[in-house]
Amino acid sequence: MEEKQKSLSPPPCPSTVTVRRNPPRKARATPCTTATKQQPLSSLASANSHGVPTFPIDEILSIQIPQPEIKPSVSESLKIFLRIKPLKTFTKVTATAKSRPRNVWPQNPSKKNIAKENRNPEIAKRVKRKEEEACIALNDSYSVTLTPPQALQELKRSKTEVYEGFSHVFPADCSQKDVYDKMVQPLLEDFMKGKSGMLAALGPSGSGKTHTVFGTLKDPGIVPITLRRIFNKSDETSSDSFRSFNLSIFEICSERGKGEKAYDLLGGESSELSVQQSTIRGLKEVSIQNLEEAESLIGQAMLKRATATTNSNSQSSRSQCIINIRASCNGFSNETKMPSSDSMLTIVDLAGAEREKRTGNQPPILLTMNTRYMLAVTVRVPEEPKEGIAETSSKFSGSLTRYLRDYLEGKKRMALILTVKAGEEDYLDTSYLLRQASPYMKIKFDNTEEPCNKRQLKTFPRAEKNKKIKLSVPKNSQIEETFNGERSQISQEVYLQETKADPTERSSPKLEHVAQDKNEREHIIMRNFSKVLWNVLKQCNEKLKVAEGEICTLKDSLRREQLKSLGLETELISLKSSCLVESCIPEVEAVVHAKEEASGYESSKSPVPSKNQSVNSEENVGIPSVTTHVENEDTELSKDQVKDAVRDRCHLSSQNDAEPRQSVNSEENLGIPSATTHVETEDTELSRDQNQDNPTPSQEFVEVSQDYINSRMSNVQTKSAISRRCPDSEKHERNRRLLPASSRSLTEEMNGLDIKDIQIEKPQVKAVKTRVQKKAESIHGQEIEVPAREAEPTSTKKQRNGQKPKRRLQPASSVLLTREINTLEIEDDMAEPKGNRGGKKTTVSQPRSQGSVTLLRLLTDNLHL
Ligand SMILES: Nc1ncnc2c1ncn2[C@@H]1O[C@H](COP(=O)(O)OP(=O)(O)OP(=O)(O)O)[C@@H](O)[C@H]1O
Repeated sequence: MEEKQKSLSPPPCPSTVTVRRNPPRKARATPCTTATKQQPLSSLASANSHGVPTFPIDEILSIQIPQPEIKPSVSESLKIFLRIKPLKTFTKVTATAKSRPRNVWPQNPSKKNIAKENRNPEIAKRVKRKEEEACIALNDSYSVTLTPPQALQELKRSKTEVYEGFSHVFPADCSQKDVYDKMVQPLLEDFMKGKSGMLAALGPSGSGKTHTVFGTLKDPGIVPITLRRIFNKSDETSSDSFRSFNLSIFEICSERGKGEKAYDLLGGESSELSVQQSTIRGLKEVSIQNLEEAESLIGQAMLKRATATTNSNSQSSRSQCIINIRASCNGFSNETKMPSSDSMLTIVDLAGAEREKRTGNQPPILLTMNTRYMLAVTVRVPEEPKEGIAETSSKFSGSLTRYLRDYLEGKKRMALILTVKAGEEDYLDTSYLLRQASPYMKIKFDNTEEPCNKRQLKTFPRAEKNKKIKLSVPKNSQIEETFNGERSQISQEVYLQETKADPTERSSPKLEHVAQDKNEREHIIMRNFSKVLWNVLKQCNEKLKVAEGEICTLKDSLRREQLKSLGLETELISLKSSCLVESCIPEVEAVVHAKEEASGYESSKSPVPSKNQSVNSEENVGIPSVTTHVENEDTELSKDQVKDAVRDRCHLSSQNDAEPRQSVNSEENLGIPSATTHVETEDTELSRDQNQDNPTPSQEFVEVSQDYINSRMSNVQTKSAISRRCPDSEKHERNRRLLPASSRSLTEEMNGLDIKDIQIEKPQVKAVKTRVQKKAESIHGQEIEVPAREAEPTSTKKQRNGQKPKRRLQPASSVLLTREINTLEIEDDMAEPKGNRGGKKTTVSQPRSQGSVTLLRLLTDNLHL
């Protein structure tokens, strides 16, 4: 015992305690446990042996942690039931269809189709096959398995889904009584105790909501059974006789663009109601005393209810029907011994919460939304009450949700029953509804890689064909064909996605045919790609051809432009040359006139007037002279005019002796360095000096000079033009060529003259003259043209100063002049036979005057020619 006591006593506290830093938190004992609990002996022994406290695992395990109260995730005020509608045709149904009792509300005409199905064995086979292809299967009383059709399974977009967590699942073969017992009975009991409750049926169109709520006469639904139980109960228990019941039925219709409207189904014709939150103004409540009255009222309301024919239901409810059974207590409750309050049992038959395209009609969107709200809101309220209310407050936009707000917020007891159809073709609707309710239920998704939702399924092009499919039996063949078509198409589409997403599955034997399809598709793709490439190459080739054509065109245009430029250059050159020639024409004119004057002076022995020269020189400045035009046109008339002009000028010069004018014009002619002109001018001076005695020019000399001009004109013009562009050294030789022999001899005479004495002051002219004289001296023989040319400024200078040049008639020059005259005469005589260029005309039309003849004789005699 002592040993035991020692072992149980706490160990002595060690003097030094080693505390590990950062020990595992789990290993640390909580202070309360260490204080209250005692360590086991084994641990103490080990601790004593090693000096280190052992991990108090036993202590920890012995701790009794207070378990928190597990609140039910699902409020007891909300229960979700699921009822599976049986597949369309049963043999039993066929037997009962004929004897099916008519209930108080309109019968569904689909029974006719059912009868037809039963009479037609082929249709019956198809229907049986449909039975085998149910999409939903009952696992147990709380869960179901939803299996997608084979086509959707191949899509991998939907897999088998297991939905569990239902309060109860009613199989297809369940009865209305089963539904009532499991679902309504608890609510009714509470109702009879004074607790309000609500029951609503949700589901796609034709899934059995109305059937569940109202049923038939033979197979009554929730409402008839409830009413029956209520009145039976009240009959059985006389204690509740103080209660009174009232019945009110109304519907909420929703139309596009018109909002929601509420109608009293027990009222008169104009029984529109106004829904204000949870109260409805104007709703008529009818007191019911017995079951018959109640059923009669319900039948009356159902006849007023808005229905329509859809693809799913020939009498589809297009409104939310709300049945209110209100129990009023007139005394105290026996159970609570408290004053009883009114209770309300609300049963709601919602409109179809199906897809629009399935029904083919324009379903009331708000009704569908109400269904969604009813599920979504009720799920969130129990978990997050405050936030849920705030969150869902915005969702109570519909009249029904506002009216049922207390139920949806979990303040009152509510039960929902989801009705679904079991057919394969109803998979989408069923899945849609179950997913709407999935936040509430414990739903375990099995092998679902990608959630299947409505939007994804809508993406398939063929899925919309269900819109026009009627679920009547004669249409089943069409449904199957359409379904198979969809399946094949979708499988192809999905296979492509599968192969892209998961190429490892290519080796799967199931997909061998798909692999072939893939190869074919790749082949098609490559073929199309090659076609596209070919087309692109064709286009490129065409563009290249066009570009080459443009290049050729540009080359041609370039060649043309080059030719044009060449032509223009040639024209420019010719124009330049012509301009030069034109500029030389005045010089030629001067030569001509000088020659004429020289001849005139010599023949008439009078000073040759410089008027002619002066006139031409004047025009040389920039004004085209008449003579120039004459020479350019080269016509007979112009020649005559020239002759006349020469004669006139000679005549005028003989009369006026206009030397001042000559001086001016000669000065202007300085800008035109025409050697010939100057030479001739000097020659004219000389001849003037020599012929002072004979002022009147002889006709013969005039003619001779004219012929000479004509004969020398062309050469002079061209060479004068060239001489302008040539340096002075070249001009000498040209002048040499231009001058006739007589001019040369005359020039030689001029060399002998004392021109220097006559030279006037102008230094520029002097310099030029000096230069020219030097050049002339360097020239051998007969090259005397340049000095003669340089003599021009001399005469000009003399005229400018108003001084008459000194005239000295040298004997040698006279001889030369006579020779020149003889030469001219000979030339004149020789020119007469030709007669083209004025000579003939001149000789014929203008015979020599007497004076000229006399002058010739005298010259001939005196000079001994
Ligand atoms: N469980 C069931 N057993 C036998 N027949 C059923 C069952 N459920 C529905 N039916 C039949 O299916 C047809 C359509 O049912 P019901 O009119 O109740 O569908 P619904 O969901 O109300 O359609 P809607 O929303 O368009 O009004 C009815 O003829 C009904 O008798």
